[in-house]
Amino acid sequence: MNPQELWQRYQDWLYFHKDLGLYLDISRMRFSESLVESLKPKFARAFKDMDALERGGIANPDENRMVGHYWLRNPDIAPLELKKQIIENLDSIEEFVKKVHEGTIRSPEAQKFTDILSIGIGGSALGPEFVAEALSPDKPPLRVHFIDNTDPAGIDRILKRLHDRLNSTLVIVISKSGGTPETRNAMLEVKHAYEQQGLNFLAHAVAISKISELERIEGCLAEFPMFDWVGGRTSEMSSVGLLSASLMGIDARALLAGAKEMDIATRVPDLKRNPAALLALAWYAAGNGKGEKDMVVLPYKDALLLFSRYLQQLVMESLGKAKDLDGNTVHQGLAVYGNKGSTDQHAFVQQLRDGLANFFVTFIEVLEDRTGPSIEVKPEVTSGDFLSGFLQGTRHALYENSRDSITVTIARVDARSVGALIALYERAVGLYASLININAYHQPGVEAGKKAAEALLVLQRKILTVLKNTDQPQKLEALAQKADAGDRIEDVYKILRHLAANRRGVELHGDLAKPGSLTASFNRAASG
Ligand SMILES: O=P(O)(O)OC[C@H]1O[C@](O)(CO)[C@@H](O)[C@@H]1O
Repeated sequence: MNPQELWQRYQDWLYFHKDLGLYLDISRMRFSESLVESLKPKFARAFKDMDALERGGIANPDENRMVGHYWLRNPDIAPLELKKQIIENLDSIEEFVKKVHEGTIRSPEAQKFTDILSIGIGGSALGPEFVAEALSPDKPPLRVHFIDNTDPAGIDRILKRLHDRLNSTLVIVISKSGGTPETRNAMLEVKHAYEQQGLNFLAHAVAISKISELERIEGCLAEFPMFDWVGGRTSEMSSVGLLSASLMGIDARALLAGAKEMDIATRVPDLKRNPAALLALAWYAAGNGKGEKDMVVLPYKDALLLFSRYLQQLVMESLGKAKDLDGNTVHQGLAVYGNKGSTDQHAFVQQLRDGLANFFVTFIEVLEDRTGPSIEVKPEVTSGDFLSGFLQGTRHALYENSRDSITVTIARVDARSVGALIALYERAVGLYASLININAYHQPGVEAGKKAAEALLVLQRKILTVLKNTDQPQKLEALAQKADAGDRIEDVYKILRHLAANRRGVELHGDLAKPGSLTASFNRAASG
């Protein structure tokens, strides 16, 4: 297309939400009118599916669950029995936050809580992390820290940082299931750190969980529910996201208001007037409805750095499915990665421009450069003009080379626009899932990795028992046999190597470059 035609296509497909100041431009995605025509029946069904979901239908058939994250920002549309719960929960979060800020709720050792340590993983971490990075004030009433893994060194790093302030740190333990090992481990490690300092962990802890299932946290400072009908990856507007955000001084009501406005906009059953439907169309067109192209998310704003990581879970855990709703094997998905512009122009954008054309870009543009004035870094040019120029330049350069892009533009990064962005993508994922006929709200695949890990830990215990009861160094094959794992010698080797590296009493003898020749023994003196 020539520049005039492109300008026309830009205007034809531009979506603008006046109150939110949000633009969506899909003009640089190469789809035809005939594709749009052919997708109309699918969109009609997607709008109907979404309507049924919002009315409380069982939108997650495998788990027999309702899907109600839209109700969190507009309790009036929730089933009557849930409306009260949502309102009361928000009120109790606000009351708790007010008391923490005033110092009415405080730790036994300090006048006020100074820090938050948020423990959770996946949907119980990514939203709060993204929102904290995007919106935390420069001087928040409480500074936030996250542990979102079972990495001992990672846990130590955070605990060292907090060492002198552990007594004024509020620990929020977040787990919908209450049984996620990483979260449980991190909680026990943090509890241990409190005990090492002679502090009562429970007097510093808040639980967001099905409490009864989260071990050893009964009797904590406060408990907030994680509703069964809110999925982890869409839980930012529940207790999961709102508690830490409010404690940090972020306007949670504005976050909810932005999401609510976006929900209204994305409820419109008309493709061209519905920004989430336009996104779903663009994704469908890019990857033939099969995710054949990856989504590269590039916010040109440092505060939005974690948006791509947040979207990675929302999109990939929702859409990456083996079966469709009719039981056919489809292996669907949509890969998401990204970081930020213009930083990435000095990193992976080279490949985007000239290399493998297996992606489309989503630029996130923010119109307001900063709140204060800007100096000129060249005559009539500011740093922000450069940033804007880099975004436009990259968009042109990619398009020239047949690389497509979407641009989402917001006026500024604030609680309202971040709420709107989250809601926009939540809905786009839901609509796209309907287009490709999959269940976006379950995650059967993640269980496989968890089960395999559990099996390895069972094997580890067996190996240790065998080794502790043998005097002679054992060949790996023999050890595997004795541990009832004759066909898992590689697993046995990996377990031994890890134990040997961590002062757990295991010693490996022989040439490390030839794992098959090694023998292993247990030396009590080498443990601990
Ligand atoms: O909140 P939970 O139950 O600890 O789960 C954390 C995350 O783990 C997953 O279940 C995947 O394992 C995600 O869907 C979820 O967000």
